[in-house]
Amino acid sequence: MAAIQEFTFQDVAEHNTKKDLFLVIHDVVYDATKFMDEHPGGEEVILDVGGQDATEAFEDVGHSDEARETLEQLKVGTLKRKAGDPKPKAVATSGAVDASANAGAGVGVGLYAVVVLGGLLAFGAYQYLQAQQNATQGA
Ligand code: HEM
Repeated sequence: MAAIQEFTFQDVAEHNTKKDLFLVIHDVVYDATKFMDEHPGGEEVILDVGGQDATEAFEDVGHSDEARETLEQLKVGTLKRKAGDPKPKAVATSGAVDASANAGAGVGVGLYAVVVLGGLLAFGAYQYLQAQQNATQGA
């Protein structure tokens, strides 16, 4: 196995054939050429994501810890993102996986905005109802 090195998306994309296949999962680059034949899920699905970011496909299946250990052995390097490259693939929330590494700040901020807005709305509605009640009671 080659020493751990950095690959750009372009580098990885060049390895997309059955004889030479890299894929990216969680920004780590794996050489799946030899493993393809042994893959319990079939070689077709690996070929499909050859040279690409396979994070979503891999996590959607809910691969076992054993599968993750296999992955570790196929590691050849890490992904070096450049401006204009595709964004890291978000992991579907349905998967029983550790999504913390991938939880984008955008999602967090959006969520906070919704919570804060919801709170403000509820507070406003409460104030309004109180005022209405006071008015009808002539207080
Ligand atoms: C190099 C990366 C991959 C490794 C090391 C790997 C490893 C494995 C292993 C060990 C299993 C057996 C079940 C388990 O232990 O979870 C499995 C099953 C499976 N894999 Fe992967 N896998 C890889 C990539 C993918 C990708 C990209 C897909 C795309 C959809 C995929 C789809 C599946 C499916 C559908 C099964 C279930 C097969 C069945 O139960 O009949 N795998 N994989």
